[in-house]
Amino acid sequence: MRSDRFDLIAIGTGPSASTIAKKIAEDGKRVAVIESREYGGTCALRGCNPKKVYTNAADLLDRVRNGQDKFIESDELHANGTKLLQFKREFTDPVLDHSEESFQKRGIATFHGEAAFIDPTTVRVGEHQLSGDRIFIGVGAHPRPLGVRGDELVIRSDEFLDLETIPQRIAFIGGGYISMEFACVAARFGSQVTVLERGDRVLSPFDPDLVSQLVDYGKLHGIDVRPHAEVAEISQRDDGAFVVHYGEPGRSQAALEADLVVHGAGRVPNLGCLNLKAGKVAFGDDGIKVDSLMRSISNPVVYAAGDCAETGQPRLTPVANEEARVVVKNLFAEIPQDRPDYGLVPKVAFTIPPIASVGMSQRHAEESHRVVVHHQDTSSSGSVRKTHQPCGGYKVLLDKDSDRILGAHLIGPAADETINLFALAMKFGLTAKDIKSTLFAFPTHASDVRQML
Ligand SMILES: Cc1cc2nc3c(=O)[nH]c(=O)nc-3n(C[C@H](O)[C@H](O)[C@H](O)COP(=O)(O)OP(=O)(O)OC[C@H]3O[C@@H](n4cnc5c(N)ncnc54)[C@H](O)[C@@H]3O)c2cc1C
Ligand SMILES: NC(=O)c1ccc[n+]([C@@H]2O[C@H](COP(=O)([O-])OP(=O)(O)OC[C@H]3O[C@@H](n4cnc5c(N)ncnc54)[C@H](O)[C@@H]3O)[C@@H](O)[C@H]2O)c1
Repeated sequence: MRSDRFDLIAIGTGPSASTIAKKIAEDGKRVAVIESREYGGTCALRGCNPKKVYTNAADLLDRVRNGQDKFIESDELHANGTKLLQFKREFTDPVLDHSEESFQKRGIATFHGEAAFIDPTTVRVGEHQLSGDRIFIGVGAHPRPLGVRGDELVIRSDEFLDLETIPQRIAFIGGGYISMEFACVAARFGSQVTVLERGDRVLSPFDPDLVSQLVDYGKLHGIDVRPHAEVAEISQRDDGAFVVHYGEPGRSQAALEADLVVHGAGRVPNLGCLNLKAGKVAFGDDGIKVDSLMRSISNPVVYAAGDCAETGQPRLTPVANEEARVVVKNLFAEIPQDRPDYGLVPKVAFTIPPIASVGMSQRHAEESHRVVVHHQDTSSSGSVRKTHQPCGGYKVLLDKDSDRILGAHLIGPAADETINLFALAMKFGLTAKDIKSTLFAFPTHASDVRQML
């Protein structure tokens, strides 16, 4: 066993750990990084960025197909999954090739393997025993075990993003971000898609009326969404087809045949191998227990952030980045005092079309404020139809007393971009009148915001 000592040991190389390791090394500290898989983390290699290559491609197919009715005169339009996979690798291969080097260039020592605590200031990785004045845990999350028979037959999002061809019949377990984004992709590649959601609706973080529009638009493209469908078992027949048994718990079960079954049933923190008890690091099912400074509540040498920390925030990259900013400030401060400023975290599901949300839901707003609701289905409006994607809508919630925005919910072309204007306006307390008095370039989706208020 070889031993070494560092000012900081960072576990993981996702957005949280890599920012922290690099910034702390820039301050002249001795830093080590440990990664159990490829260097680069989920967002860059298996999450946000490669996923967006797929959803952009599906968006393009959707618009071109809709344009075929109008002005595009080619009858033959084939999407090639193998070529799309190659295109995705144009974005992930450079991360695989250069990520570790980017740490080493900054003088950071890099290690491969699963880190596990030996005691409160020491971790082991392979044959190395590393002690740290500080230890940062940014190990992310993995798909929640389904706990049903046949769990091992289900592929995870990592494997979906590595498929050479997209099979004909696909069942998605769960109706959250991953299933709904991938369902939209698979359907535009010609698959028949079924989404099995145990709750009463899919995409629960988003406005129910706008989600209904998305589900209706998806239905036209071969996406069958089944609520009250908890998956109870997956089996495989001799001919290779899978059978998914589902239904409301305690009621009779239905069965669905599929060529592929994909996990989209939520993710849980990657804490299994860390031996946190030996490190005196308190944790629960939702992650490592941290205080408002992002420091372990039980071991003051340890900090955690991102998907593996229990903060009550959505598990998203901007959240991990904000927490990393705070950890950088606090790690070696004489009196750590920085706290994350999450503000209002905008959320986007990159479905076709995208759906987005920031601030309060209608129900939440109406419980606490006098609310003016501006709600419209804009699918037949000019600015939506011109994009060849006739599905759009908004619901904006205004406080009757202050004229400020309490919540904004959008679906349609560019909803993923436009939501950021609302986030900015809400963060700085702009009133509907302020926004309406601003000139926006026309015709743009941003200029539609004035009509939403
Ligand atoms: C398919 C998919 C799509 C997504 N799309 C979006 C999106 O569009 N927008 C968005 O904001 N968020 C998205 N997310 C979520 C986003 O990827 C995460 O919130 C973000 O990556 C969290 O960063 P992190 O630093 O906490 O951990 P991660 O990026 O998960 O990195 C953790 C790293 O730690 C490593 N590790 C784990 N255990 C150990 C160990 N014991 N020892 C050493 N290393 C270890 C892992 O291999 C991994 O590389 C998506 C996630 C998925 C799965
Ligand atoms: N665009 C984005 O920002 C984006 C995209 C992908 C992933 N993510 C992140 O990754 C996380 C994980 O994504 P996800 O889609 O796996 O989870 P999710 O939490 O978004 O959705 C999981 C869904 O699965 C359902 N479910 C759970 N068990 C089930 C079962 N046995 N049968 C049927 N339904 C079941 C749940 O009711 C829920 O609706 C997200 O919460 C988010 O933090 C974000």
